[in-house]
Amino acid sequence: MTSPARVAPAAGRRPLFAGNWKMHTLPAEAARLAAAVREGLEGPAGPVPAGAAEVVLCPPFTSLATAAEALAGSGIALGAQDVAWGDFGAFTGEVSAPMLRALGCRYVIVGHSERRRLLGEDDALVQRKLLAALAGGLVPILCVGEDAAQRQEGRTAAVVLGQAAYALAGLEPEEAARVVIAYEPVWAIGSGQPATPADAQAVAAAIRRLVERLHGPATAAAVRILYGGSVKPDNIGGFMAQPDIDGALVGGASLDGTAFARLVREGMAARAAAGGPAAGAERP
Ligand SMILES: O=C[C@H](O)COP(=O)(O)O
Repeated sequence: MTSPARVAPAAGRRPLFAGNWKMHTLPAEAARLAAAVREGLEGPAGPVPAGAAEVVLCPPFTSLATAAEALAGSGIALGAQDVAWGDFGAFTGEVSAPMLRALGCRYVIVGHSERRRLLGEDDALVQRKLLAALAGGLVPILCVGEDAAQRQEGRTAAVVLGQAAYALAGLEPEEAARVVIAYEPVWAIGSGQPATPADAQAVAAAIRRLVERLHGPATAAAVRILYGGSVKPDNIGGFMAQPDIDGALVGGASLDGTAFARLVREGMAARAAAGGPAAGAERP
């Protein structure tokens, strides 16, 4: 997986930084954290240099409402961490796309490895959730990634591309172009041991080539691919300098508002240095 993608005009894709708060924050705490991110992006240091960055915060369901209030009027978007495969019905405990939209969500994470591994979500269920998100007007952030054993067995590409192909194959090209794909090696999540930017780039390029095979070059050029797994303010630059990596899905470092805002700034600075959207662009 070392050959470069043929379609990768990074400058045409808006960088995206998503904070996945996982099962953290009570409602009041979520409001404070969202306000801290907002302050970090809009505050004394001035608006995020490249204003072209898209920033998404994904609190737990129970904190969506207070986070939405704290983000009102800002350019920061709200996302959920999961979505049901149907809209309404007898599905105890589930939360659907229309419900999330009503709370102000624009994004939703689908197929996170913690749900695949701990809650038994398989590719078929992930695909149904992806379809429900798209049909409900949400932008899905589709997570794919290999675990440590699969990596050691040399199966990274097979696993990652298999998960992505299952989820994306049946979509129309314009639907596929809306999907954000997050490459998150399971072994890198919460471990403090991120993938190297070069390895992440190789996988991202392979994902983009897969999208090209499935949906054509225009879709491949448009789809945004994130890296996730132990991303911090101090290492985001290496990932954002890669031509096929358009942002990050961040867990631990998104629980500190100041650090997350710094991560966005560092990421955008690296992207600008690498030739992507530069300072002065429109705010979201
Ligand atoms: O969704 C986020 C990922 O699981 C990454 O988490 P992490 O940044 O704590 O490694």
